[in-house]
Amino acid sequence: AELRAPPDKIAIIGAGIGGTSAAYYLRQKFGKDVKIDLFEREEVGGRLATMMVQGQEYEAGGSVIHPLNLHMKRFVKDLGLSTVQASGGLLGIYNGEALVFEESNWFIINVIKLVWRYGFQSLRMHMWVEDVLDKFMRIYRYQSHDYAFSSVEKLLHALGGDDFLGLLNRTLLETLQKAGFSEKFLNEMIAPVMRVNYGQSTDINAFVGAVSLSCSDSGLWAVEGGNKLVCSGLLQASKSNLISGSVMYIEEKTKTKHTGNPAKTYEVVYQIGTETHSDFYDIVLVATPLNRKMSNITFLNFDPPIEEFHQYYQHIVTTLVKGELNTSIFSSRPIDKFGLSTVLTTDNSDLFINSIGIVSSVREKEYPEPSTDGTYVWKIFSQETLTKAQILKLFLSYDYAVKKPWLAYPHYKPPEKCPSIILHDRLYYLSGIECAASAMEMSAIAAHNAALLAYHRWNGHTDMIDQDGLYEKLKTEL
Ligand SMILES: Cc1cc2nc3c(=O)[nH]c(=O)nc-3n(C[C@H](O)[C@H](O)[C@H](O)COP(=O)(O)OP(=O)(O)OC[C@H]3O[C@@H](n4cnc5c(N)ncnc54)[C@H](O)[C@@H]3O)c2cc1C
Ligand SMILES: CC(C)=CCC/C(C)=C/CC/C(C)=C/CSC[C@H](N)C(=O)O
Repeated sequence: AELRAPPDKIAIIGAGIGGTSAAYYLRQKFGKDVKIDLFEREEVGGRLATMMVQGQEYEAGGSVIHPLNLHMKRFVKDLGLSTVQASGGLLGIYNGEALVFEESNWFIINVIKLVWRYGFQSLRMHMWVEDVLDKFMRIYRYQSHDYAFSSVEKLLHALGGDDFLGLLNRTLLETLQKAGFSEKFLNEMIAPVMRVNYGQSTDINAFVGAVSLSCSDSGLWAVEGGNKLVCSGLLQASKSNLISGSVMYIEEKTKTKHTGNPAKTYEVVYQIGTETHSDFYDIVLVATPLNRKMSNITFLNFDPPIEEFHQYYQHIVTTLVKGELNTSIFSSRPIDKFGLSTVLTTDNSDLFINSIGIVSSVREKEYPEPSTDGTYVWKIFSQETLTKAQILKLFLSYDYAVKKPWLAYPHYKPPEKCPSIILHDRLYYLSGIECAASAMEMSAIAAHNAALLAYHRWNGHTDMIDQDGLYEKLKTEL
């Protein structure tokens, strides 16, 4: 197909994994001559960030990556980064009174324990997740053939049809109840996984529920040195220009180009310190959740107007504590026989934590060694900031505690209506994909899709957008 001259300038707002991977894919599609400006008002990495505990860095936000997250895998390979194993140790589930499940070192014992308590529900749950994941993997084939989608709903429909889209409109609870899972299994096995991963209950949509349950698969990994290294690596590899400023508003304007012809462009107005600056762009990608608390970007003079976004994001606090766990809270066993490295909790409003687990620093290849005094670094997720009294309840003693509050991921409340990807002619929104599920890979998928969409729309390749029957069409192609 014929190609138009590439755009002069593209702006991306947000240098998290979404924005930096968008820069990488836009560079691949539009070539070396387009100028790409990447705006970031805080740190490159966004929700991929580390916290320091006594000179060592630990993941504070996005920490684990699934073995089938192929974009993240590819980035790490292309950027020459290394990986570390991100899971290990034994898991227990606490209901506020006792541990209702405790993992053993022996695989066969775990199988017997699970079958004894829940029958074959654990196996059936894995099969359900695998089925969703199998369909989800189709996105990689579509994107490798350069196909793009103009909405999150169309993208999901292309992966698994109406059934798949239906996952967005039902709660995980309804979906699994309908599939015959028992209350006991849902409360003791499924709810704790939703609490540790999304800080929410089984009332979240069934798609994000399946994504969350996929974290129980083996082979989870992370980037050695910190997952945020992927963002700085992509920024560099894309040869984009980082502007450390806060975007305040975007306005559509008509400007005379160097050819003498008037053309519609976007003016991006941003602040660096107390100074206000502005610049004009042919294409703009917004790679940050659009709501007042998180990005506070106004769209001026658009016709039709761009509506305000009201997606409510879940408040979660990550606390890292280096200390000796008070295991007697969870179990009557002597401390040296406790053996668990992660405790998840059931949905019990009396509990002030969602989960607690031992973590490795971003440079440790293996499961952490205890320090000479027997203490570990523990990561705690809670809805609210922990008080000193609460930390003292959890630990017999502690050397150090540090916390980071997040507006972490959407508060899921199906039926989900996902925001548009195309906000205006050449203005694209990536973070709407989080209404389906928030994860690093989801942002990378949205970024690849937005780059392809921007490219095809720029060149008028409508045959590469929202194609029906892609799965059948590409089935036989290598
Ligand atoms: C505690 C926690 C644990 C998580 N665990 C996992 C996990 O284990 N695995 C996983 O896959 N995912 C996990 N996630 C989710 C994952 O981190 C996110 O889905 C992903 O990082 C989102 O990336 P993003 O680039 O889309 O958005 P962000 O990382 O939020 O990037 C947006 C960027 O835009 C910037 N910005 C905002 N407004 C403006 C403005 N006006 N001007 C300029 N810049 C602006 C922000 O500062 C930010 O850096 C977790 C998230 C949290 C919070
Ligand atoms: C997108 C697909 C198919 C899979 C991604 C699975 C995945 C890694 C989801 C992340 C879920 C999430 C938000 C986890 C947060 S907590 C992670 C970890 N347990 C921790 O302790 O930090």
